[in-house]
Amino acid sequence: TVFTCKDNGPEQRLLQIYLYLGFCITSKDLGRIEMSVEVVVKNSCQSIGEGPHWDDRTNSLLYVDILSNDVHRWSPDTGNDEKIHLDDSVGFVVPCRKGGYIVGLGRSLSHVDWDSRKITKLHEVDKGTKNRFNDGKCDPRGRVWAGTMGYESEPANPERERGSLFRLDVDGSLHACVNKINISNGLAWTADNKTMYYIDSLPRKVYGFDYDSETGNISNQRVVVDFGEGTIPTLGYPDGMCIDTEDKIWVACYGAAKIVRFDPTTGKQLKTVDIPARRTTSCCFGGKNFDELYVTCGVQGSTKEEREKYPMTGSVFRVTGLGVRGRPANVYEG
Ligand SMILES: O=C(O)[C@H](O)[C@@H](O)[C@H](O)[C@H](O)CO
Ligand SMILES: [Zn+2]
Repeated sequence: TVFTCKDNGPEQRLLQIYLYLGFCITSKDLGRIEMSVEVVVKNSCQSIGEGPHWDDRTNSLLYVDILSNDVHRWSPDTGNDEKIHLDDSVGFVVPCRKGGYIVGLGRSLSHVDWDSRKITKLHEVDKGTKNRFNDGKCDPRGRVWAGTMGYESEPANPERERGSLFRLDVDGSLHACVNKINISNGLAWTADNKTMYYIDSLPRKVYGFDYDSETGNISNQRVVVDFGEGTIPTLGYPDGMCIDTEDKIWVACYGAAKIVRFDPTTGKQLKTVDIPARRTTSCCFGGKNFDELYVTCGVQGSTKEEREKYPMTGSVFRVTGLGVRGRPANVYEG
């Protein structure tokens, strides 16, 4: 029996609890409750919507519009989408436990205070290059992992192998961990804190590393998901990603208008969610139960025809009814 609910409202919640208790069904059946994709912030990004982070302390969604130099904060309670405009590209934003945010600002890692807009530069990397920070996220021990990329004349066409993946420790020290990166993108860690997944978009692969949560050291790089050469039209480029409580990864397929759930232990595709925007860039779980998937997308490089076909390009989407959930996102503990 497939249960269809119009929206993600209280009746669906009630139904889910009722079904769970009344019919002892498994979470897999819950996943058969009809999935829905909706726009929550319409056309808010003019360049590259990216880096969604659900801030459960304020019940709001943070995300960036990279080349517009904007950081956004959307509240489902008020519907307001506030933004602050900075003086350089913003690759990612993560909250600090002590207050404020860490941003990848051009080639710097900086702290920003939302209300005063005060910027404190912590580190500058790749000096003398036209690189910029791209995606970044906090690991289970509150370190910031963030990567750079070479100058990009058009999306998915940067100067090759100019980027690196950096780790900002809670003591404030910065460490280069992986180099010769093309487009540093998605990051995720397994529930047992033993594995880190990481995407460099151009080789079109998701890599796995052994991850030592005590030291932050990574080793044993291997390919866990390969988008392959021939499937560019169907899967595009792996971009941002998140991980659910079953340790399956959800990868934004840039250029392919979809988010795909993979089992990183087998490399197999498990589920596809079509998004009405070609350049899906990243995704994160959020909402009060972390069972909503928020999806960002890019506009940069789109043609007039593309924008006519996908008029919601540049919006933020919410997917519900997936039958799985994520874990609260980590914040910087330094
Ligand atoms: O969104 C990003 O990660 C980059 O900033 C884009 O410009 C990429 O080129 C594109 O998304 C393909 O990965
Ligand atoms: Zn990205």
